[in-house]
Amino acid sequence: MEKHILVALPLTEAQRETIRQAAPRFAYRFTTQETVTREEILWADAILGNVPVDLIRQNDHLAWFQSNFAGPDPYLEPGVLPADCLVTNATGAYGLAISEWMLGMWLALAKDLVLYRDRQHRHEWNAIERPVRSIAGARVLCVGMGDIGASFARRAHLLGAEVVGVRRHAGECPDYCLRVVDTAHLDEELPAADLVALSLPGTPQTYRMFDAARLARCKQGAILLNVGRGSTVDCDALAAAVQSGALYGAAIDVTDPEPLPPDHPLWGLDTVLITPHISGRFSLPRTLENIVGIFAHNLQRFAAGQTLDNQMSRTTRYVSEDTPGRRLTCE
Ligand SMILES: NC(=O)C1=CN([C@@H]2O[C@H](COP(=O)(O)OP(=O)(O)OC[C@H]3O[C@@H](n4cnc5c(N)ncnc54)[C@H](O)[C@@H]3O)[C@@H](O)[C@H]2O)C=CC1
Ligand SMILES: O=C(O)C(=O)[C@H](O)COP(=O)(O)O
Repeated sequence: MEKHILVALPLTEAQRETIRQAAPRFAYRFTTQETVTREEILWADAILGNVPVDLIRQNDHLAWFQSNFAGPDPYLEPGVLPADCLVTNATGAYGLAISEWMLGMWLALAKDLVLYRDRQHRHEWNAIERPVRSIAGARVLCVGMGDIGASFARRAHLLGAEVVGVRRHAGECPDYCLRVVDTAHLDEELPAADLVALSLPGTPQTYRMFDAARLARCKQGAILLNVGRGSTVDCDALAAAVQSGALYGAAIDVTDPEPLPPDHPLWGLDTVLITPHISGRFSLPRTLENIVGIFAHNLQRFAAGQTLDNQMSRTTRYVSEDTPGRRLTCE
């Protein structure tokens, strides 16, 4: 039976053709999130792309929503999509882009580049007289070991770091980790970590996982990275921990709330780097290519009546590593 497929992403003609070829019998409309209309959304049986929530909730026959996010949080809220609508996420698409952001931020902080940039602006030729941190030999704690966390863990290991992973359920230990533990062991691992790298989904279990008490368990002078969801870290407590020197600094791409309010103390701290939720953007063309790949793969399965990969549970709000058919990484 012919289905109506709406694609709301800025794709090249070649990418559109990849999608059409995945299910040639279906009818397609290609648009973008900025230009999509209510009529197009109501026409669709399946949608790729995060179209406006207030419009998608008006489509009561939607069979499948493929988000271009790994964390399509607003679409999982009750009443947004029909109860039987399949929801798939884009986990697997972001590892490369975001792990490179993480490496860049880690180096900028560990090597004091961020402080030298400030001195440069003041035309100051002045060395910072204290030992500089090394990546090699550093202990890295990757909290979240899915597509993004594992991608960063592999890169950190290649640079000589010792990597420990934390996952919801411990699972197997890959060869680039010393060990992988579950959340119950997080507090034991924190005091040894020079770098704490968070790539967690926003779920009830991860909400404020890094509050003042947990930040206080971090090693004196540690660096914290957050690329998952802002809700996992208490930003006020993070600012206090950096201000007091308990943590050396932090780099955050996600905050709670977003945008971070203009008067928030984190903005003014020398060793805090803030980017506006851009670490995974399509400005790295591979990210968009990966999303098209995930969608085309699933579209073929949709046409054949098969189970889709990367299917989200509306209760756990992420695709467990243990789910059969989960696409761990596009790298
Ligand atoms: N800053 C950005 O632009 C982006 C942010 N994200 C965010 O990053 C999150 C992670 O993305 P992926 O790595 O693709 O997802 P993923 O599903 O591959 O990995 C999630 C990891 O978090 C772990 N986890 C989940 N709940 C946990 C808990 N309670 N305790 C300990 N570990 C827990 C899982 O075991 C898994 O290892 C997404 O859910 C999304 O919210 C994703 C893409 C872009
Ligand atoms: O995938 C997710 O989850 C994200 O947070 C997005 O990748 C963020 O994407 P942009 O809004 O920066 O395009």
